[in-house]
Amino acid sequence: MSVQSSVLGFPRIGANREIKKAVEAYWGGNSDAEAVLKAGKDVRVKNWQYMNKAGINHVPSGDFTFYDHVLDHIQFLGATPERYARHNLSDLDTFFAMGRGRQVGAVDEAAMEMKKWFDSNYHYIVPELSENTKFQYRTKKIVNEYKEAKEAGVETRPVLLGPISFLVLGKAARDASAGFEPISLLDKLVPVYEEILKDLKAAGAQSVQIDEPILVLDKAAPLGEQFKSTYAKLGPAGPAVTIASYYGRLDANLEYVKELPVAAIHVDLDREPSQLDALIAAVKDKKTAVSLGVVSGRNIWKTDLAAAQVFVKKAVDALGADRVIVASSSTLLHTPVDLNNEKKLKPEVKDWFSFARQKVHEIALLGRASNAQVSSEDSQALEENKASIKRRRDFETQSNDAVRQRVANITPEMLKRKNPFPVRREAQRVKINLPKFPTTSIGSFPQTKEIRIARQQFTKGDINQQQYDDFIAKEIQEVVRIQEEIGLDLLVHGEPERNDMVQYFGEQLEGVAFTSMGWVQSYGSRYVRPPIIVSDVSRPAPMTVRWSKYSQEVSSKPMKGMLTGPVTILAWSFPRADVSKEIQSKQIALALRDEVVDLEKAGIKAIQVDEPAIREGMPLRQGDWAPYLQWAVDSFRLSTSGVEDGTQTHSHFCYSDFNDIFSSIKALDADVISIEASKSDMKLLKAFQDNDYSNEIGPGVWDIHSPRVPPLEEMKQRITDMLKLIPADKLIINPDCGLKTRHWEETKASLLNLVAAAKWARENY
Ligand code: MET
Ligand SMILES: [Zn+2]
Repeated sequence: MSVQSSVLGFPRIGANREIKKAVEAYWGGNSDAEAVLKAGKDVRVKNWQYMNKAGINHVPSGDFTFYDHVLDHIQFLGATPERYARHNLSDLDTFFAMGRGRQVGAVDEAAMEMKKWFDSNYHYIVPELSENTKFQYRTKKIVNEYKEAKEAGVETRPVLLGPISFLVLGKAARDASAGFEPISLLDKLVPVYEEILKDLKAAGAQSVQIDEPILVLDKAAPLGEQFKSTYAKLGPAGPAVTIASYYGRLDANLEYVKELPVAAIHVDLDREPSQLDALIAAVKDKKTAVSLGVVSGRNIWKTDLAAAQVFVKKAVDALGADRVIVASSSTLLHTPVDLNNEKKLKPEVKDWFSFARQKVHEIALLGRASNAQVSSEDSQALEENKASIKRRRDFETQSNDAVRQRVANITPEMLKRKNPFPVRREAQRVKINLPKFPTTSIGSFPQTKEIRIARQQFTKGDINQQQYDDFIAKEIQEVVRIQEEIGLDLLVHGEPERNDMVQYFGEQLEGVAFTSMGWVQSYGSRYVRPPIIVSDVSRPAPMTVRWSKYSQEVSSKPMKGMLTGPVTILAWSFPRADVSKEIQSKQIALALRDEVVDLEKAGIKAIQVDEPAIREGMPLRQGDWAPYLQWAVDSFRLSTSGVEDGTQTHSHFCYSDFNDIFSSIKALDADVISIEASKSDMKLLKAFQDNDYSNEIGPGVWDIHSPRVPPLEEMKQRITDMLKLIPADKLIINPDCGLKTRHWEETKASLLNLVAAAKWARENY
């Protein structure tokens, strides 16, 4: 035996977004189930054959999904909630009903809850579990895909999300009794996994990959007994088990992981290279193999193969070649499919990158190189890699000195407004003069079909800059007029010119690269193209001033300028690897600081800097939170503190639970914050009170994620509840988030109710 190579998972969207096209056609009634299933098979077979041909020893199967892999597990483990199961739909339709809701005929079910997957921008569907959950080996997805690959000529290693992670990532269903913990279902769940493993073995599978990503969380520390008892059964049940952790470090959990009767342990050496030594020491006297995640599944940088070889060699020297596997650090699902699809990137920039298909070759090559089986082609590839890495390193030394200097010269004064909030508040009262319970929105208004068409025409060159600008101007005028008619107090321009709240800024910043086909799945059929930070970031020219100024010119009401914050721009981009995230965030913050000041100069009196990603960017281990929160808060303050007292700064938060970082939200010292709240209970508001929050707050009174129009009475009730915890002179009335995904009809109706509710509050409080 020799060093083996493996890929933990591959993007399932297709090189040309085939799966998005297939499922959306099906959802729209424009194709049938057969076409969807065929599209899935085509993508799977292509992926398997690609990896197989590249020489990967352990090619993954079962990781494919039409929506989300956790949702697949919910279904094939028999954990489909009754409210979906009872409609007797086909498996495919039940699956989509859970993922995205279903309103067809008599069926009217909302989607299941979606959550951010670890520290990524991928979202998974949260399993709903209770004492009544009856697991069963419901569908044969895993073994069927194994057999399908075999028929296509590829021996694969099936991938399963492990039972402990599945449960820990789940939540108590509504019918669960108080205090129910999903992990209490473990004994009921493990037998289903045993069945699956036996089935796989019967089908001929030699090995299986069981992902237990929760092993990198603090939460896993007390679960040693559960891991032991579970893997005592799963280890010998069928094919040889590789237990995989990723996105972080095992730390003390290694103590029990090393004792598990599994064939191999996978660790992420891209994120946490330091854990290699501990891992080697832990398994040295055993037979367990190590799977080394040296090729990043989370970024797009070309792997430094010589550096990776050092890790591999260390493990081979200590354990022997037959106990070492070279692998992707995690699944490659967070990376775009194929760099060769990029036709517009400058060659010298393209040279730095490696997407999923390129990473496959890196892994295979590393495997061969570790076995001294290099062909002349291979040694050429290794040399070429070395040269490319050197070119990148040389480029990295060409820093933008002005930007570097500016970051180095950040003073404590730059992180502070001129005066404390009470003083600013008086100045803002004079300058902006908003009524009590001021009403506002979060920024975007419906992105209509007309807007999308105009943008497309402009990108294609069918309309020129002037025509496009005229279109945007007209759109802004209209949005402003509607807000005035509805009676909102603090207006916005509606963001029609923005394709995406991060991409729009990235495209205007220096030091940021863009792909044309670099799609990455965010959730279901929603894919994003993250910007790539390639060098020091700066702002060559104002980015938003023109349209903000224009919108203020066409209204007598105050207009709120709208920016995406530094932490969020960074979190939703691929960061560079040679400079800390702190530095990158501060560079972006300085660019935004200039923008904020320019907006003020242009006559904008209120400026919102959105930070919806501040929570998800948190390190996975609580012990690492403090430094992150420090630079995140500093970055935000840096971007917003350049203005005069009378300019009102806003920020906005959504998508997450902010209770545990509330003191950091407070430390941002924004004059006004708006926060997603209408779905959550009053726990969040309690946090405002407990933390003695002193600035102004707008907890959302309208859940904008659904087309439903909240009735006036409901909004009044929300306001009444909020006023029990928030002083009347601090409360702002706004929706949960931006309205870009909504239609005009429900937008107008809901905003009318929102304005009426504020009026009612003014009369009653
Ligand atoms: C995900 S937060 C969105 C904030 C942005 N200003 C918008 O209204 O769309
Ligand atoms: Zn939001």
